[in-house]
Amino acid sequence: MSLAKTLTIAGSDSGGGAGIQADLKTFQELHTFGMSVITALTAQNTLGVHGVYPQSIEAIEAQIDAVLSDIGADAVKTGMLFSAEIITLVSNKLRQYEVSNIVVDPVMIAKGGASLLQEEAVQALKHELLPISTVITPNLPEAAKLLGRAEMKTVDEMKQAAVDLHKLGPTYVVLKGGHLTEGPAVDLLYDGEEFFELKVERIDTKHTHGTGCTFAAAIAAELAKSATIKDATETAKQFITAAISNSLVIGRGIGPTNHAAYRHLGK
Ligand SMILES: Nc1ncnc2c1ncn2[C@@H]1O[C@H](COP(=O)(O)OP(=O)(O)O)[C@@H](O)[C@H]1O
Ligand SMILES: Cc1ncc(COP(=O)(O)O)c(N)n1
Repeated sequence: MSLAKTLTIAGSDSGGGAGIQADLKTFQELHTFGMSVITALTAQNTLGVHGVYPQSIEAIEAQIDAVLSDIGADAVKTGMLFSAEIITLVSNKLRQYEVSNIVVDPVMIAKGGASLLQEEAVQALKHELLPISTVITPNLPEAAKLLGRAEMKTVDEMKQAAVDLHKLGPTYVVLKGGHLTEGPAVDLLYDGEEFFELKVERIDTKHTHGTGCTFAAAIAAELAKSATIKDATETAKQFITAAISNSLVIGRGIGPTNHAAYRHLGK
């Protein structure tokens, strides 16, 4: 039997709700073979990020070479990349191994406010990684930072931002609207010509730790299985909605989502 192969290049969340751990759980639930390259360790729980320990360039390079020179990947998802140096390495390696489905979640700040990307690394993200990505999945604060403008507040402003993000080079933009302050949770898929809205009623919960990681990992898993971008984002939206609807009351802060919930929909 063979499974589609998925690789996450991201930070480790010791609390298990975001980062590498969220990605691997999602890859598994969506019936792919998940692999990981750890860029940084975080000492993290539902109350916040208590420490960030980036890995050496040598350690990251060795992990990427080990996985891609032997096993290969049908899709790669990137999450917390932390520094410009790591972004340059990852971009060069993705080019070297001619990875075809690259999902870039431009992680910048954890929900509790801790910085997961150094300020000076934003330019490297923009100029080195976004141009080679298949799909980018910024949330509203990340989109505002990438475009150097104020955060968008309406779906119309999101559409304009998606057009401008597309000019930075990705084949597709998925702009996540989880941070909109009112109305449904709307994400926009833009393919350079048309917009597609992914819309669900906003779920009333504070337990959304790892939603962005999980959503992007689900898109990567579906692309690895050869889904179209439209089908991949629709499945990912169903996956994250089920995970948030059944989110876990674990710890004393912002709890994680439930990666096993989608399975109970009979999928
Ligand atoms: N309260 C909510 N109800 C329903 N969907 C949500 C809610 N919060 C976030 N989402 C969805 O979860 C995914 C991640 O979004 P978002 O929270 O914007 O990203 P991030 O975790 O990167 O900040 C998106 O599909 C978004 O629409
Ligand atoms: C290691 C790591 N990577 C990413 C996030 C962002 O989490 P979210 O998906 O909630 O924005 C995080 N908190 N920790």
